[in-house]
Amino acid sequence: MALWSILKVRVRASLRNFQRPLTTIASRVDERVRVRLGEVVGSGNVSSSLAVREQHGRDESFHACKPPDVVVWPENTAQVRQLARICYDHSVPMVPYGTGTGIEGGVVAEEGGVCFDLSRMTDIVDLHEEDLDVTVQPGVTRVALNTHLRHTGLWFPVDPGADASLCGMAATSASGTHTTRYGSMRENVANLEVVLADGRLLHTAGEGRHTRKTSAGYNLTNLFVGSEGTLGIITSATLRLFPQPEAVASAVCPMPSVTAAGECTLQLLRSGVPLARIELLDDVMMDACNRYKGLDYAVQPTLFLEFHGTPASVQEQIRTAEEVLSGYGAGQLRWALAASERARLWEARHQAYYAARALRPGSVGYVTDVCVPISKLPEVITTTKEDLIQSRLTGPIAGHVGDGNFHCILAFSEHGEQERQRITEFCHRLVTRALAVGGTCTGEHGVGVGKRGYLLDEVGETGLEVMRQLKRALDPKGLMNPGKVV
Ligand SMILES: Cc1cc2c(cc1C)N(C[C@H](O)[C@H](O)[C@H](O)COP(=O)(O)OP(=O)(O)OC[C@H]1O[C@@H](n3cnc4c(N)ncnc43)[C@H](O)[C@@H]1O)c1[nH]c(=O)[nH]c(=O)c1N2
Ligand SMILES: CC(C)C(=O)C(=O)O
Ligand SMILES: [Mn+2]
Repeated sequence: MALWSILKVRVRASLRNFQRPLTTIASRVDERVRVRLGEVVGSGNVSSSLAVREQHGRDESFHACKPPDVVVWPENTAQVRQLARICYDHSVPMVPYGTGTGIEGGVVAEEGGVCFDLSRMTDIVDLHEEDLDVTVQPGVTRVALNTHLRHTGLWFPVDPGADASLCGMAATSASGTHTTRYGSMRENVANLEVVLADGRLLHTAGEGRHTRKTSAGYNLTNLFVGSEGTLGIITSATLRLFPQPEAVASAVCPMPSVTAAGECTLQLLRSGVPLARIELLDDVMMDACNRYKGLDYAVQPTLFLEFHGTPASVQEQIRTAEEVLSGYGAGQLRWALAASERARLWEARHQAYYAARALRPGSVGYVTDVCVPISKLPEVITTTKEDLIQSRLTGPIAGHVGDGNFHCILAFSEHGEQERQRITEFCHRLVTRALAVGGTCTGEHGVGVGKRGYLLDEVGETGLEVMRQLKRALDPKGLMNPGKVV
């Protein structure tokens, strides 16, 4: 059987395995429900216009748009609770929406229903500077929070390329270029306020609690981190903050090959240098970024590095890093020390997705997201690069290599069926390769609709069944973002 057919059979089988919860979902939001929703939020905060629904039925990925029946913009938690209760009573699906920058089709309304656009809940509720934490509503984005914090000497380091909502980032368990040093959303969320499917309000670590650690019972916070809107609607998140580093130095370092870059990364991590950032862009991605941003970096596999600390400790980190880099054939480091230069450098890295797509104007992007144990990174990234060449695919690579996580960004035309098939087969081989060495199909983008077929292989039958039991316990009618994750 051709790989394509095997894939289709596997995905179908995995979907069949999903046991529908107790009640059948209502396929449409009828007029009665629409009126009740409008009574809660007011007529300016509800829309059934096709343009608005289409805008909310897709994210930044290639996954096909499926619009919700209605979009609502609640302005506070009490409204979210009332809206959820109406949906629950009428068995209508609910899809939470942050900023729509997701990459795995998480906001696609698979079964229609009501999209909860949370962008009008923009309060930074509680800033505890002395405790290094803050509580934000779901419309607050990472850039908005850091702008607010600028004069406090604190910052929040998790930085996906997009200016995503912080609660959306919690919902997808997002990470970014600082994760090697500061952790991902998993490590940096201390508490969540969640509206459950039936309108009940849950504080995952207890109301008003914001400790650095807790042993009090099951870790409900981390159950909701990465739940992708399938267990409830996050209406606030309490996040850990960090002191802004006194000294910062960034550098761009050309490497002879992706293999050398991967091996060098491992050695840098083992050397104990507390790298704040270490990212790899391969030659194709460097070329794409140069073109997209008008830059003139060498078209070679390149490590982007950053060091944080006191001026003296940064100097020491740089000395050790330079010794390690020279052992792997690194070229001349190009330093960015001024804040504006550093911002330009990291902006280019954060825009890699759009730079890759710009190689083929009018294309859509298929992004892979495997993450492997760091010792396996050089081998997996090398084999993947060879596979891309053999498959005649252009798939620039951008990797959060300090975490063993990398992306191939495959820009393709929505009309090229054969190319799409080659891409699907390539992605399948890549995930299989990652799983075989103890890795995961998704390091940070989530399962959404794109990775559902791999969850069984990754977590096993018991793992998947326990996830489904949890889902049924919290969402017995199967109304929360149906068709995603499990
Ligand atoms: C250019 C670029 C670059 C990157 C990325 C995107 C783009 C366009 N991303 C992906 C994306 O930014 C990331 O997944 C965000 O966490 C998504 O946040 P949104 O607010 O946009 O969620 P969005 O609205 O897209 O929703 C995503 C999922 O979360 C759910 N959700 C959203 N808000 C919720 C809430 N309040 N309560 C419950 N569920 C909610 C949705 O239902 C959906 O399932 C990424 N990611 C990453 O981890 N690392 C990276 O490096 C990058 N880089
Ligand atoms: C490819 C995008 C989505 C990303 O995650 C990144 O640039 O790290
Ligand atoms: Mn990424």
